[in-house]
Amino acid sequence: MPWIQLRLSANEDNAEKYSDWLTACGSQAVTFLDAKDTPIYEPLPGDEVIYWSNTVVMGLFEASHDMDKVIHYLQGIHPDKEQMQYKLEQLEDKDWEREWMDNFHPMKFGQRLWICPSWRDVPDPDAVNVMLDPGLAFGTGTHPTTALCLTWLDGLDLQDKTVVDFGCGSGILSIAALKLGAKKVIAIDIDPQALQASLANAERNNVSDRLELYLPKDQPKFKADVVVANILAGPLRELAPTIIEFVGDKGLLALSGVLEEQAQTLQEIYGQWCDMAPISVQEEWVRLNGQRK
Ligand SMILES: C[S@@+](CC[C@H](N)C(=O)[O-])C[C@H]1O[C@@H](n2cnc3c(N)ncnc32)[C@H](O)[C@@H]1O
Repeated sequence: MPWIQLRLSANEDNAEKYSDWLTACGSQAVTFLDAKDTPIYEPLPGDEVIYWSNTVVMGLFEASHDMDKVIHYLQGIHPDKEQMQYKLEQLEDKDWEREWMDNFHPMKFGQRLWICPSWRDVPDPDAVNVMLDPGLAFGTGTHPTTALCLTWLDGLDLQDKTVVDFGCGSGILSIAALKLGAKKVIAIDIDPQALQASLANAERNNVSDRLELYLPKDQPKFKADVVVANILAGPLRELAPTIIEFVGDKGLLALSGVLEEQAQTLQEIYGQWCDMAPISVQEEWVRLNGQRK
């Protein structure tokens, strides 16, 4: 499948923020090209030459993504619209495939949980280890929105609980829940590649017999003890009645993918059905938690 890569000129101070913007615009993966490593952008054959004085943040989008809308949005929030240096280019899978692999290392979340790239050794064999290869799907644990959910799951007693993972991506949260003791997880994603990656990761972790995967159009009616949804604020708002239908009586809910300034509105929406707890913050991102009334 062809992809579109957007390169955005940044510096050490704003690169993380630009990365979050690209994620918020629907980028499937964001990587950095450090000016210290590559001081001048290497043009592709036939490209006009653009010299990057600093870090470049690169977002990967599906070829069908509306890039005019993305550029318009970025220019709207960029501190100096005229100075925003960017470049769009079409890529084939092979051009970026596995580019991030070298930078993905085992990471610990909470007290017990490790996310380990499937091609590396586990640092602690006695811990709860999720062996992961996200492929093209979102979810390695490196993003704060995922990290907030992993830490939350680690802090729960999931023994024999049922879980719904809405927007499962690589399956990282589903598999973490299963390895932490959940008896069954229902995972839903609009992206068929995410469902494929989730299944492959579940098999890699020997938990596929307890994982059910669905596209939204096929999702079953189900009441879970725990529901986690790491999608962006827009879908969380629009899909609130759907997501809440999955939360059983006194069930627990975590919503992630939300920027701090978006939290209040979502607290009010989900507060109709849940007792909402104070938000948890990591960088600019927050996790909302509630318990079904
Ligand atoms: C930010 S990623 C989260 C992936 C993973 N759960 C994690 O925590 O890292 C959001 C995922 O939600 C999916 N998604 C977006 N909108 C959706 C919708 N309306 N219904 C179901 N899944 C959706 C995307 O395809 C993507 O895989």
